Amino acid sequence: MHTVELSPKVFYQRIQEYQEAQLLFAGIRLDVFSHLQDYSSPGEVAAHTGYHERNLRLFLNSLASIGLLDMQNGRYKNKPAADEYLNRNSDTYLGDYILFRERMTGLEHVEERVRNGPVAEVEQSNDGLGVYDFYTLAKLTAREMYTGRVQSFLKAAECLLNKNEPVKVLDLGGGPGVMAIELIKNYPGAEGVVFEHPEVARVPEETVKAAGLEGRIGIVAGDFLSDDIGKHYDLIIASGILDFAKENINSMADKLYRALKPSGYLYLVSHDVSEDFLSPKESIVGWLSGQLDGLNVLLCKTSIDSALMAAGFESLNKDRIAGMMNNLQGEFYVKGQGNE
Ligand SMILES: C[S@@+](CC[C@H](N)C(=O)[O-])C[C@H]1O[C@@H](n2cnc3c(N)ncnc32)[C@H](O)[C@@H]1O
Repeated sequence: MHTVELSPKVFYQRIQEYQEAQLLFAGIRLDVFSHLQDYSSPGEVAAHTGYHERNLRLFLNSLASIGLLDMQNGRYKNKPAADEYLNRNSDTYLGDYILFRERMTGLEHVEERVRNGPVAEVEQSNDGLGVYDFYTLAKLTAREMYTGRVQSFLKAAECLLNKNEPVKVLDLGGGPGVMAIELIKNYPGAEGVVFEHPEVARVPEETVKAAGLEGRIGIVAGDFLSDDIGKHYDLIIASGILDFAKENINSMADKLYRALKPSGYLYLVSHDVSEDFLSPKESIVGWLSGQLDGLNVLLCKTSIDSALMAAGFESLNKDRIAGMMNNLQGEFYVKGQGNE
């Protein structure tokens, strides 16, 4: 008989993870988490939702078995993370964002694309907005950004910017513009610009208006690759956007450099992709659908770094934001004096 040295368990584990993800999506769509803030029986939840009690019991039990719910005496309650992010009554509800993100990065076309190649129009235009619904993404990230991204950015910014001085900030491809909004709220003399694609700019217009900051934050609609992005900024936020510069990364880095004041800061959030394009797997898998569609997107971290260095940026001495680096998703660069 064949000697078994490798276990096939790893493949069964993938099936399990896939099915657990299906349960999570079903739980969000059925909105069961909004009914399980306190311990409730399947009968009570069925009375509120109209769902089939027997099958709801089986479903809730499976959610408890995968760690999303707690179960005591046949009654179910959200575990803390489920209560925080999957319960519609929570300020940090992310259910719609999670479902959108799954659709945006979904791989239902992977086999067809591998067999037949990219979509001709996408390959030709290489326009991210032709593939991704950045309008909806911007609407949904207005809330998602408050689940850690903005907080860590603000804490680090505190080490660099003086609250008593005027600060001019640009949130480039800022989506809902939440980073600029929160920074400007915290810095009395600050003002800024959220630059977004014309198809998306309506979103930051709404968020800036809702924050009552129309007098201090302007919205500029345009294409950051070809249009003027303004100048004399003290800080440019470039979060999740430089991958869209792709072959224009060098000219984009120059553009950022020129738009900053001397010693101004660039806050960069990239996908941190390794030179061999194998990690992080979340970025490799997450952008695969768009790439298979024909989009030329995703740059490795070293090519972004070299473009920034060539433009004249210096990586910020980490001591200046001591203690912040562990939680910070992005990193700061400072405009050197060299290339003026
Ligand atoms: C991945 S999202 C990041 C949004 C936001 N900065 C964040 O951190 O969540 C990329 C953003 O860049 C914008 N974008 C992409 N290409 C653009 C271009 N050529 N000109 C202007 N905006 C662009 C998109 O509309 C989208 O909002």
